[in-house]
Amino acid sequence: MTYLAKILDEKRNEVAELGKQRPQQRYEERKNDISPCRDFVGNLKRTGENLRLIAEIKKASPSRGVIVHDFDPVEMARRYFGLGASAFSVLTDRLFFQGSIDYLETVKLQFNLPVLRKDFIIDELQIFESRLIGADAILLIVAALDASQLRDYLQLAAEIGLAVLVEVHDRPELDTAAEAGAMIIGVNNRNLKDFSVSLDTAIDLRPHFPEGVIAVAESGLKSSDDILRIGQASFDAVLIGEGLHVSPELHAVTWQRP
Ligand SMILES: O=C(O)c1ccccc1NCC(=O)[C@H](O)[C@H](O)COP(=O)(O)O
Repeated sequence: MTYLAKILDEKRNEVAELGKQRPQQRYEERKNDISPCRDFVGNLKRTGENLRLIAEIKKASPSRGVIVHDFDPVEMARRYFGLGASAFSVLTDRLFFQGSIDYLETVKLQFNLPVLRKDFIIDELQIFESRLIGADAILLIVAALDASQLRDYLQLAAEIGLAVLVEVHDRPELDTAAEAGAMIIGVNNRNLKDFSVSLDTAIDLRPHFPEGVIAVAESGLKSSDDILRIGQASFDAVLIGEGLHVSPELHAVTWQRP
């Protein structure tokens, strides 16, 4: 069983619990009072030499265990805001990443940047919940969904105002994302079977992106040379978690600010 399959198994239990909280009904009752989402798409489009930064608020991960022992999401977000981030990615999965919905809500309140909910979405109930907790964008992982779910969830997200980062690992997944009409596609450089990381995954796929789609490189970026390679490959943005915490080199990179 792959690690992704293990996570998705647990998500099915969580979705069963979530159903009892009736997120769709709560959304319908409150939809006229909820603020519009911040512009995730607009903040990611690269218009100059420098890349856009999606800074991930990440405490722990399956591949690394606990990364940040004195974790304070607001302090972390403050540092990344100061570096010039264009958006935050906040992990909300509790079991595998020690994330929390509370972290997302707090970061959204304290900083005027769009926030991506980083979780494993396998059901529309999680999409309604994402809108209710203040996410401006969600992640949809092609490897976790079938093609019709991907299309339906993209449509639902658009209907309720959420942007979507569609994550792929290889050429067939990229084609699935493109056919489903994804506007933002992220290549995850981390192989979710053995956790190995290679920037070549993103660089090799970039020429196959459809015209006009916002291109994001995710995972494993640790040095200024990594950023240079991704920038030269014409990505719009990078999504970085661990590297921002452990690598001072990344603090000297100039990002395109929103
Ligand atoms: O990070 C992991 O170990 C991981 C394991 C299994 C599924 C997903 C995983 N990561 C999710 C992510 O997408 C990363 O947190 C994100 O791309 C940032 O990665 P990094 O910059 O390498 O911390």
